[in-house]
Amino acid sequence: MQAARHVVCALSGGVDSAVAALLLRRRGYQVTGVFMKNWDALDEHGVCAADRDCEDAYRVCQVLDIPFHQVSYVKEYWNDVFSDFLSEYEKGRTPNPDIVCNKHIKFSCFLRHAMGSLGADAVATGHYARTSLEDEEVFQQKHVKRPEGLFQNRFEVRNPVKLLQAADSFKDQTFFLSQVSQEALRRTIFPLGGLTKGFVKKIAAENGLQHVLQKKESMGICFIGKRNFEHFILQYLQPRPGRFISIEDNTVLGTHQGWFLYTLGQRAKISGLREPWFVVDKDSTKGDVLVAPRTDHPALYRDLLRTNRVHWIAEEPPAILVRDKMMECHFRFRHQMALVPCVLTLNQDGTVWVTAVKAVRGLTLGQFAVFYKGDECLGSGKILRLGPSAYTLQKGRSRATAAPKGSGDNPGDSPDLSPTP
Ligand SMILES: Nc1ncnc2c1ncn2[C@@H]1O[C@H](COP(=O)(O)OP(=O)(O)OP(=O)(O)O)[C@@H](O)[C@H]1O
Repeated sequence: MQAARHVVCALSGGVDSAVAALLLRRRGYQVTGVFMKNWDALDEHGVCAADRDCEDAYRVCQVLDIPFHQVSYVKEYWNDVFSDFLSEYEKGRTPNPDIVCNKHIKFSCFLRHAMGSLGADAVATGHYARTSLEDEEVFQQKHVKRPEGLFQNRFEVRNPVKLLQAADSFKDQTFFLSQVSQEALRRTIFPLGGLTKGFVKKIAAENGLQHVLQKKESMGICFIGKRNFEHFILQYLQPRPGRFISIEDNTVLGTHQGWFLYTLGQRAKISGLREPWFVVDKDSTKGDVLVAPRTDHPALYRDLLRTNRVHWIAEEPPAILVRDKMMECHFRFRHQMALVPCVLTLNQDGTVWVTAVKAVRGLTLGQFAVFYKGDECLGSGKILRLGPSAYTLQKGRSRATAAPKGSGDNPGDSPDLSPTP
C-alpha cells in the first residue's frame, strides 16, 4: 500500500488556512502545519501580533491532531520584501509587499523548507485560487527532474500549470499570486479554490475551530496593521517636506512631510482646507505633490501604462502575443477591482505596454498590473511608466486648436505628465 501523501500547509492562525489543513486531512493526507514568522515588531498595542497568530496556528494543529512547526523568515522578509518596500516608496512608487512576499517568502523560502527539510510531497496554503493540476499530478512533480544547465530550455516547460481564479470571485487571490514561479505552483495545492468564504466559515464552526473564526480578516499590509501609515513609514524614511500644488492653476495649497506618503488617487488631506483634494502626480525633482479638486477629475484618469519585464506564470508570453506582438485580455492593478479590458503590446525586452479600452482612475507607479484571459491569471508586471492623463490630453487638444502654430508653453500650463523614463 502507498504511504499517505505528505502535505505541508502554511498556517497563519487565520480561518482560511485552518480549513485548508482540515480539508487536506479529510482527503487522507498526512498534514503538517507550519507558521512563518516574518515580522517580529510590536503592534500598536505593544503586542507582538506574530506571537498571537503563532499561538492560534498551534491550537489549529492541536484541534486537527497534526504536527506543528514554526520557522522564522524575519531576516529574509526584511531583505527581500521590506527593503524593496522602502526603496519603492523612496522612488515615489506605491509597492505591493504582499505580492513580493508570496514570490520570495511563501512560495520560495517556505516551499524549499517544506519540500527539503520536511520532506513534503506538496505544499498548501489557504489562498482562494486554483491551478490546472489535480492533487495526484502535484505529488508526481516531486519526482520530475529539473532541467540542468544555466539556461532552462524554453521548450522544457511543457504543459505548464495554469493559475486559475477561485470559484468565489469576490475572494479570488490570484492577484497576490501573479509573481509566483511555475516551479512553485506545480508543487502547490489550494484546497479552498472551489469554496466560498461563507462555506469555509461554516466548516470551521462545525469542526471546533471557533478560535480562528472570531479573528478579524487580515486587511492591508500585515506589518503596519491598523497603525497610521504616515507614522509608520516616517520611522524608516527621512521626512522630505514639499508642497501641495493645484494642477489646475499651480497655486500652492499647503505643505507635506514627504511625497512618498502619497499614492495617486488618494485624498490629500491638506490642513486648513475643507474640500477634498486628490493626488494626481508627484514631482520627483522638487518633491511636490500635485493635486486636483474632484475625485473624478480627468487628471486622475489614464489609459496607458508600461510595465517592467512581465512575469508570465507559464514562463513564456502567450503564443498569440509572441506571434502578433499584441493581444486582447483584461487587467487589474488592485485586488478586488473590476477587471479592465485592455490590449497588450509586447516589447523586445519582455516589458509590455497596456492600453485600457477606457481610461481608469488611479493608475499608480510601483503597483502590479495583473493580466487575465478568462479565468486564467497570466502573470503580472510592475508599473514603471504612465501615459498622459485625460486632463493633459484635453489641455493639449485645446492648446492645439487655440494657440497659433509654434507658441511655447506658458507658466500657467499644467506640469508635464507624459511618460517618464
Ligand atoms: N504567518 C504565516 N505563516 C504561515 N502561513 C501564512 C502566514 N501568513 C499567511 N500564510 C498563508 O498564506 C495564505 C494567505 O494569507 P493571507 O494573509 O492572505 O491570509 P487570509 O486570506 O486571511 O488567510 P488566513 O485566514 O489563513 O489568515 C494563508 O491562508 C496561509 O496559508
